[in-house]
Parts: sequence; structure tokens; C-alpha cells
Amino acid sequence: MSTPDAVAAQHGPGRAPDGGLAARARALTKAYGSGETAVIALDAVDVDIARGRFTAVMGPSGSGKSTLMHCLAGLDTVTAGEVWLGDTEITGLRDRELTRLRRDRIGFMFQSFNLVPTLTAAENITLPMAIAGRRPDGGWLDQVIDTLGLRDRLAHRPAQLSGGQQQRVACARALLSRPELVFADEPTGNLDSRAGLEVLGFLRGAVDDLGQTVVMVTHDPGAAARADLVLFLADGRIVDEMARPTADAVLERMRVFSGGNPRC
Ligand SMILES: Nc1ncnc2c1ncn2[C@@H]1O[C@H](COP(=O)(O)OP(=O)(O)OP(=O)(O)O)[C@@H](O)[C@H]1O
Repeated sequence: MSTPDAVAAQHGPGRAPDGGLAARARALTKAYGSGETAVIALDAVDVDIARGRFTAVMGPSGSGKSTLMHCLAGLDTVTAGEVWLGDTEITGLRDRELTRLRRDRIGFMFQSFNLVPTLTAAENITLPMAIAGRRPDGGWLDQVIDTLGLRDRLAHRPAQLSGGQQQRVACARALLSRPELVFADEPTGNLDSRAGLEVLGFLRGAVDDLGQTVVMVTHDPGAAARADLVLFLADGRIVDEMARPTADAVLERMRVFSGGNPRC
């Protein structure tokens, strides 16, 4: 029988053994600046994001996690290589096509929630679909709101909500259009541990119960341990992966890649 590590060894870190991919990148390279001052943030990265799975991306500060997420999500241009969302190659799409693709096919969660302060929770949740001119499925809207425990907070503005509640609103907003992929950049970074656990539980539930695909960038081994697979980045390359992670095992692996200090 093949262990997950043995499977990983066969296909290389970041590369899934079979199909069913929500996104993939090949030889993805991103350089900031040019000439002698150029910074290679991503160095010919190959990565597969399996559909219906929860993937965490970890790595020392400056290893390229956010750049990888931004390039996979079409938020940033690439210097070389290919990025695919499902069957669509997004590298080479024009700005307007990319904007539409992000709006229609991707959900986003950020560390700082990125809610519109003048809108209510309900309006924030439905805003992306309203901009897209699409009506949310009423039953689904209700299910998302109830699952995230937001029913009695819908008329509140962000400033009237706790951090955990604001992130739950952001999570509902990301899930409402049933996107092919949800990208979460440090979604628990601004939350206390209880609220963070709650948000991670909702993301986990979105994958297990709703078949959602989630990619999460995190510094927190405990958060990464809720994922199905952890990808480890160092110096702009995927250097390892871990299936069925535990917080201790992730922390230990991070120590190896961070010269003893997993936070930096
Ligand atoms: N706009 C930019 N201009 C120049 N260099 C950049 C820019 N954005 C990122 N970089 C550089 O690219 C590299 C990767 O940055 P990135 O933000 O992806 O790392 P990260 O792993 O997400 O870091 P952190 O954990 O600190 O958020 C770093 O060396 C960073 O300084």
C-alpha cells in the first residue's frame, strides 16, 4: 500500500497524482523589478490544486505564499509560465476577462476581511453577485447565513461586528456564488484563537459538506492542520508537501525550512 508520503515522493511536491484539478500552474515564475535588483518571488513553480480539497500553503516570511495565491487567482500578472483555473488558461487573459473570471469563479477571504464599511452584513454578502448582475439562490443564501450563524447580524455594519463575525461575513460572501475555488489569505490572522477555530471549522465544513475547494495561506500550524494537504514554500519554490497534517508535524517541518524559527 502506498503511504501519502510515498505517493508525494512519486509525483513531486505540489503535483497531484491524478486529475480533478480546480487549478494548476506550470513553471510559474514571478519576478518583481528587473536587472540586478530583481526579486524572484516564484521560481518555476509547478502546483496542482485538487478539486474538493482543502489545501494550505505555508512557508517562511517572503517565501512567496501571497504571490503564489495572487498569481493563481489572477490578481497579479506572471513573469513566465502558465496558470489554469479548471480548463481556462488565465495567463494571457486581458484585464477585463480576468476581472470577470475572478468575479464569477473565485471567492476571496483576506486577513483584514475587506468588507465595505457602509454596507450591512447582508449587503456585503450579496455585493459580488449584485455587481455581477446575478441573483443568489434564496435557499442557498439562507443555508450559508444559517451555517455561519449570521442570521441575527444581517442588519449590522462591519464596525458593529466582532472580528470573528466580520470574517464569517467574508466567508459567506466568498461562498455565496458557489465559486470553483475559494482563496483565503491568512483568514485567521486577525482573530483570537476561538474565533479563528470557528472560521477554520466553517472552511473545513465548506469542503466536507459542500464540496468546496479551498486554498488557504497561513503562518499557523494549527490552522494548516485543518487542511487535507499542506504545501511548503521556501525561496519561491514548493519544497515539500504533507497529507493529513497535524499541527506538531507541520511545526516540525517548518522548523526545517526556517532555520529553526518557524515564524520568520
Ligand atoms: N510588489 C512587490 N515588489 C517587490 N517585491 C515584492 C513585491 N511583493 C512581494 N515582493 C517580494 O517577493 C517575495 C515574496 O513575497 P510574498 O509576499 O509572496 O511572500 P509571503 O511568503 O507571502 O510573505 P509573508 O509571509 O511575509 O506575507 C519577497 O521577497 C517580497 O519582498
